[in-house]
Amino acid sequence: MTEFELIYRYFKAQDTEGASIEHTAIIKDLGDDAAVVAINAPSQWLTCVDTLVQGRHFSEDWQQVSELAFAIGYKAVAVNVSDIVAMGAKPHSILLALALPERLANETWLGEFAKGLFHACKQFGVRLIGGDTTRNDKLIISITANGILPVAIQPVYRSGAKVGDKIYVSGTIGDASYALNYPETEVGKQLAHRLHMPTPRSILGQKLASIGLATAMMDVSDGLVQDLGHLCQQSQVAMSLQLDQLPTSKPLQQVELAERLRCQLTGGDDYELVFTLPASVQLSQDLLSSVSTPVTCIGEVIELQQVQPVGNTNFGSSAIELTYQGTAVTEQAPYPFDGFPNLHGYQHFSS
Ligand SMILES: Nc1ncnc2c1ncn2[C@@H]1O[C@H](COP(=O)(O)OP(=O)(O)OP(=O)(O)O)[C@@H](O)[C@H]1O
Ligand SMILES: Cc1ncc(C[n+]2csc(CCOP(=O)(O)O)c2C)c(N)n1
Ligand SMILES: [Mg+2]
Repeated sequence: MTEFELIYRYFKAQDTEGASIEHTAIIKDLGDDAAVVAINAPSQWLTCVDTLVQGRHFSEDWQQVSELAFAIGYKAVAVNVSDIVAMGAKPHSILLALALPERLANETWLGEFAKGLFHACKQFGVRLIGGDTTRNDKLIISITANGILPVAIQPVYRSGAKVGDKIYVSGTIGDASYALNYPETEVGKQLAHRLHMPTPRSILGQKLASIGLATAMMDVSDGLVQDLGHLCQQSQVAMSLQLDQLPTSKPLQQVELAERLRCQLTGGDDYELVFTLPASVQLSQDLLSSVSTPVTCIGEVIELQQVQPVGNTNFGSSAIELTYQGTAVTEQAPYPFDGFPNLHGYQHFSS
């Protein structure tokens, strides 16, 4: 199979079923030097890119890479959709840059990968409009995602959290991390789908932006505390998190408390949304009509003791106070931990 046969065979023919009205703006997709999208002036165009690397974002092991072809295609789309909806926008289209090992350039692997990719595209209403294919020793998938938002709706940034706001998280957290760390356990197996095929909270993110009440929002990719640290830094606030309120899936409830909390606080890979709302807002079923994802209040925004410099990489843990059943979790009294936990989340580089 040549490079061009590969592109046309696996990525050119997209199911048009489920294409949205906004997709009519795609004038040219795969096949030319660039995709062409008509700009509808009263809309805002959002764009982001995320890369998945073999051995870093999914297993190094070729057997696993083969078995997980569908899930890898799905997850590559899902993590990008997650960033778009974390701004409150509607996902529109993606570009796929693929560095493909020769051993995967075959019908079995590419067929499954493309199936997973297009399954996610259909589920989240995005069209593949272009990309790039190269050969490499390891599999690297880089996806650029685009989203749209009417000008009348404000994107929800990380920078708007205010003292007194309540902090909410969608779904449950810690599942993906547990599945990654304990894949052979019964609980790990029950949670494997949360690691391999995360669900971006598309409807919730868009709804929160459209009702215009969320003061800040982001998705949890690197770990709750580290990611909330970014939100604190950009909003110049601190946060108090109630550990007994963290939403926990049925399988994860079986895990020993301290280990479970470590996964929930630092694990990452959850792709849940965290957001802040003024305390006066009651998150009623009415307000979140059409949203099936549960949301849970996990704490509140408090005053920052001292202004933090932008480059302070330890900001995350220092701006976030933990309480358990009303009592502060500290170095001196770390219960329910034996010792105060390391709250760093996932980092590609750390010194
Ligand atoms: N190499 C780079 N060049 C330019 N901007 C970058 C680069 N790497 C990251 N950024 C920008 O820095 C910000 C934080 O990037 P990061 O990858 O941590 O995003 P995230 O949403 O927090 O995490 P995730 O990648 O898991 O979605 C984003 O606005 C991103 O566009
Ligand atoms: C084999 C393997 N090792 C580790 C992890 C965990 N992991 C990798 S990257 C990342 C943060 C998000 O990435 P980024 O910040 O690059 O978007 C996390 C939590 C995994 N999923 N698979
Ligand atoms: Mg993000």
